[in-house]
Amino acid sequence: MTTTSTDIPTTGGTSHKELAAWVEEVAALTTPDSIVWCDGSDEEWDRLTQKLVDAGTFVKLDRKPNSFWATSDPADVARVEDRTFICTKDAEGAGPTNHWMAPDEMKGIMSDLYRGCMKGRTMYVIPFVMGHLESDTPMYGVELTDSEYVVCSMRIMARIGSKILEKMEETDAPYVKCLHSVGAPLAEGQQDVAWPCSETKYISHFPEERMIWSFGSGYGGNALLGKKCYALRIASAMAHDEGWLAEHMLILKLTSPEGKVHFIAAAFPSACGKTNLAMIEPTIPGWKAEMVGDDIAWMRFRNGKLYAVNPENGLFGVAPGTGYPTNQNAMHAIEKGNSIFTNVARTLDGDVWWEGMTDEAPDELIDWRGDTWTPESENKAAHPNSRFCTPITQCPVTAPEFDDPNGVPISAILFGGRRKTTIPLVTEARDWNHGTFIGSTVSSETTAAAAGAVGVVRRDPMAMLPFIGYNAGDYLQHWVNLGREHADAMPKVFLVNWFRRDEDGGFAWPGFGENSRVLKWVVERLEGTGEGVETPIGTVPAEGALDVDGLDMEPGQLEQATKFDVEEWKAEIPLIEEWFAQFGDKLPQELRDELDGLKKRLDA
Ligand SMILES: Nc1nc2c(ncn2[C@@H]2O[C@H](COP(=O)(O)OP(=O)(O)OP(=O)(O)O)[C@@H](O)[C@H]2O)c(=O)[nH]1
Ligand SMILES: O=C([O-])CC(=O)C(=O)O
Ligand SMILES: [Mn+2]
Repeated sequence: MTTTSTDIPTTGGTSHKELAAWVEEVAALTTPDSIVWCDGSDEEWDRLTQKLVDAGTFVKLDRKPNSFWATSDPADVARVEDRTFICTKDAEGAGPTNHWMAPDEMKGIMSDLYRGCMKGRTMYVIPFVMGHLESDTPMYGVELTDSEYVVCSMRIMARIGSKILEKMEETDAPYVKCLHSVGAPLAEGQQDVAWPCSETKYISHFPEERMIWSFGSGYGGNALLGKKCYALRIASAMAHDEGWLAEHMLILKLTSPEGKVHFIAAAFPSACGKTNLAMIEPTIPGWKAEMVGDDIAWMRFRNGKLYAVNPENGLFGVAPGTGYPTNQNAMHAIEKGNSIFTNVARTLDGDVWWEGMTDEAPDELIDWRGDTWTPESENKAAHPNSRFCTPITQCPVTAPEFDDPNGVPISAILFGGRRKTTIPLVTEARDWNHGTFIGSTVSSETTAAAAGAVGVVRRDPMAMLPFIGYNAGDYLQHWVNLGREHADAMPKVFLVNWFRRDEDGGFAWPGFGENSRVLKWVVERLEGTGEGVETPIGTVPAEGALDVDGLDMEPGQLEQATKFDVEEWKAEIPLIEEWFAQFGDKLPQELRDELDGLKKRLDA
């Protein structure tokens, strides 16, 4: 144990001078009782998980090895988009889709909040890298946090610890500064609560400085700053400056019965099926699917192709709806343990349960609020945004390429959302600009992944609406420009919708493993063998081109899932126009032209 010039007892330290100075500066402001530099070791995990058990934050699960159950404050259960800010010098930098505040003003407000906010707590220094340490461009970050829950979760979600710090020290490497506090200082002798947080929340990004300040929440994307804050909001701004893409996409490896391999990326909004598709168990014979990533793709050009890496090291998956029939691979991953479960229900014998895990609920549970729950209870046992946090390498279908620092060449991009109507099962874009148009107009019914109303249709460009760290008009232009500069490298683009409803309100398409039938058609289109018909919105599978062998569907269901309806699409046009209007001069001319083209084709 050493002490810094701030006289705070400290375990560990660094020769990286700029980092040492930043840590001291934050400690002087937040006044923690002690500072711990995280080494990422098993010993550290054991010590911190035990501390969380002692504090009542974690309950150790008897039925899952090395795994823990946590329930959050009921007011801290999801990303808080209305408290999320992009702090660029001028408002135009944040654009029409983000909340903006001037950097100095935000720093003033938050410095006041941070002053003394870690009193009674330990400040942890977490050196981490997003993507691989052996990458040509290692993408470092350091998170300072006063939450042991965050340290343990970051250890699963990212590559953290001494090895990272040593590599950073070699070159005094630049890194993204990630400051996090739950915002709940403890007075002398004050008893802590199981889930400390604050009513006041700010999730602030300073893209020009590559910096993140988060205050008041301990949950998910609000607090595990490597994920949405860095790997999407800050990285998207970096990618814009440097000519690459940071996207909200899963990465899937598909092997056909002939042994041909294709890598596919897919962008769906939060809680719209990325993790499930990434772990798909194909129902059609001979096809193999493996996961490279389930949430985020960083894509760079090399050798004339677009290569994608998954910057993460863990899964932060939506629990409800995950079960052996729908996603056995996720179930096998969590069986291996080493996981944190948040806001799911706990069984009396020390296991976890959530809606959709089994057809029949156990007779008695402890629900996510900590209350006794029975099948007669009116409330859900698990919160709709409850999550499992699990090492990605535990998933039986993680592809060996997950470990390739340079990633995998992408040959198709899928966009999708949750739409009861209008959007057919699968449509192929005409070309890159049309694909960008399709991405820019993705629409989806809102989910429990973010605080606020659920089930409201909103536009969610490239499934990035809450994650674009700069002006969304510039972001769309970036997509168009890359297509122009790297025309031959660009993947084919498709639009999918697993969520269309039938007349009875049920899902028209069975989804999950059956989505492999759509993937098969996509691959056939890549290889030039799949048959399609042109429609005003793009190419859809020709009659009989979608493999539905052995698929047990009610009469009319397939037609309902796949149909293109001119009238439904005409009704979309004013919504797209309204959506585009906010971008003003920033709307790329190419997308204006695409909209005009679509209108003409619909009217023809
Ligand atoms: N009907 C239907 N539901 C699906 C399908 N795929 C996923 N779901 C359900 O949609 C919900 C969210 O799925 P996930 O795969 O966790 O979504 P995600 O995009 O990874 O969500 P985030 O991790 O929040 O970004 C779960 O309840 C799934 O069971 C599908 O093909 N059909
Ligand atoms: O960031 C989170 O809290 C969880 C997540 O993956 C999402 O909302 O897309
Ligand atoms: Mn997911």
